[in-house]
Amino acid sequence: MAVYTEVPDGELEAFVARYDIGRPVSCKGIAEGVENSNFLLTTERASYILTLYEKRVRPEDLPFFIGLMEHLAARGIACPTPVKARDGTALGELCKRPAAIVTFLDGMWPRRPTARHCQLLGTALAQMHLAGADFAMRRANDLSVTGWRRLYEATKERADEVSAGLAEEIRREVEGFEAHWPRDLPTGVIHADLFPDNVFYLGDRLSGIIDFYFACTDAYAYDIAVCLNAWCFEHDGAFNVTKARLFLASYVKTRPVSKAELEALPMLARGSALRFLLTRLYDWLNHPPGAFVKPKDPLEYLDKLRFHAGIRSVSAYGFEP
Ligand SMILES: Nc1ncnc2c1ncn2[C@@H]1O[C@H](COP(=O)(O)OP(=O)(O)OP(=O)(O)O)[C@@H](O)[C@H]1O
Ligand SMILES: N[C@@H](CCO)C(=O)O
Repeated sequence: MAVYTEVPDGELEAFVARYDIGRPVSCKGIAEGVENSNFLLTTERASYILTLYEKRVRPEDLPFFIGLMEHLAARGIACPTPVKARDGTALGELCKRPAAIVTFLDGMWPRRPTARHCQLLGTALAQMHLAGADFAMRRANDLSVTGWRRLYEATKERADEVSAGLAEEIRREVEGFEAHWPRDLPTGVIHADLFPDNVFYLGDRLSGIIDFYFACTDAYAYDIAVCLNAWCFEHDGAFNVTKARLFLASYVKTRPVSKAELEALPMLARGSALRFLLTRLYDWLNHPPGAFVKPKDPLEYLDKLRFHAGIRSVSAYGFEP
């Protein structure tokens, strides 16, 4: 479970006392998520999410993430709003970790996303891209093509323990992307990790988007590619062209995409698959024995990478411009 840091009662009381949200009534660790320690904090007044930022989040990036959630929430995007302490700051320190309290969003993430979920997602993603267009801060995507060689170097010695020939296949992919990655597509703020467990639904409505801790400034179409991978494959590995078509069609209705963006999609989807293959592989190989968090399967993303490698045009995703 994703509680890497236990918070003693006294420290919690002192931390919450900095805010005007009432006294804590309970604070329960949340099992889901792998990156940070998350707690459902209930006070006399309401429920909140308390997050302690752990290893992969760089403290210098936190003002970007917090500022982005404030920006998007102010423009009507259903995302957590950081709660400010009485001194006006949204970031504090708890148990020697940077920490923040954000508003609680109702809804459930879909364990088995349907085509309708994908359709609603397309609209929400495009709305988020439009709402973020005037966000002034920038953050480079350090898990895009410039970061892949470093992850390859960090995993290559043991990659073949996971699958024979994997290190060599990754090396070839990294080289190919370094030479051919599209660099002049429309860019802005992207979520960069918009998996089903980061999107909540209530009935026939998308009720919230969470987990902005990989958000960065990059090609909008890369976010589309991340979603194609995370939402449009079935558990048996089959690509669901209906889901992809509905997702893409609803996205372009809200934010029209250029020809160049559509043409780049197979390459971006293949690159996004490499990104999650690499981070999962790294976590798989560096998983502390006895840790609560179960590492995710890297090979799921090797299969996705190979699928996109065979695609020449966006029409294979069911989308006819
Ligand atoms: N604002 C929120 N409202 C309601 N629930 C939330 C909120 N933020 C987080 N959660 C709950 O906490 C869980 C973990 O959150 P989150 O996905 O941000 O964690 P993480 O450790 O960054 O995980 P990962 O990057 O692996 O998705 C979510 O699945 C959800 O159950
Ligand atoms: N969404 C990521 C994990 C958190 O970033 C994955 O499924 O590999």
